[in-house]
Amino acid sequence: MKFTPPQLSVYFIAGTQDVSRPLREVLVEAAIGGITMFQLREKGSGSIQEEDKRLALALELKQVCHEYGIPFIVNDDVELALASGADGLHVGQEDLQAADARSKIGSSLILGVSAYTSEEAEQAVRDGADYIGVGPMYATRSKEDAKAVVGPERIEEMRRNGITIPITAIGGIAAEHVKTIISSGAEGVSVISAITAAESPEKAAAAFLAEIQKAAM
Ligand SMILES: Cc1ncsc1CCOP(=O)(O)O
Ligand SMILES: C=C1C=NC(C)=NC1=N
Ligand SMILES: [Mg+2]
Repeated sequence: MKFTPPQLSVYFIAGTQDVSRPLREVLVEAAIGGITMFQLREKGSGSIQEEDKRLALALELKQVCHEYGIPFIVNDDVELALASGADGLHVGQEDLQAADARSKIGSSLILGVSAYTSEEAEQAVRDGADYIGVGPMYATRSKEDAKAVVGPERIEEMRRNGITIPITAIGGIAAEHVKTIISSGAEGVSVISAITAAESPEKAAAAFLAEIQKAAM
């Protein structure tokens, strides 16, 4: 699936560790609500470690994504991305080097890279990233080793430094933050708990999409 920046608008990220019912159910509801991309991030305490179970989960969720016409991205695990036929891979600074990831997945898969500073952003561009994830924007409880909060100011700084690669903001984001984040220069927002912890993931996703559409006007 070809990468286009609008796919970054409402980027839902989750693993089984983030939900208390089948992740497939939550993903279907979020997709109905209007998410534009999904990342399977099966990581941290409570996540599935067995390779065969991870592959079965990835294949199940990829199928849902393709039923709703959205890209299916795998976090960190390049072997799982390739084995499951994912549309893309997202890597952090402490994971596989982005340049190595690009050479392993080839030119047609989407490559996302986490970038905390302008220097890391510039390196990600050189390494062939399609987009970068920047954060944490606000306090988050969904990533055990999150770095210090940088806020939307960090995105403004990257844009001031001439970084033009598509950016998704991440970390502690709620629907009411979208306007500020888009104004800072991001193409969209990445979200875990605002959707996984919502009474209705469908309504939560729809609220994010509505805020994105308002910010674009
Ligand atoms: C994966 C990741 N990277 C930076 S913060 C974060 C977690 C975001 O989760 P939430 O949207 O629940 O704060
Ligand atoms: C850490 C991350 C940062 N950004 C994105 C989009 N995904 C991640 N897993
Ligand atoms: Mg990572």
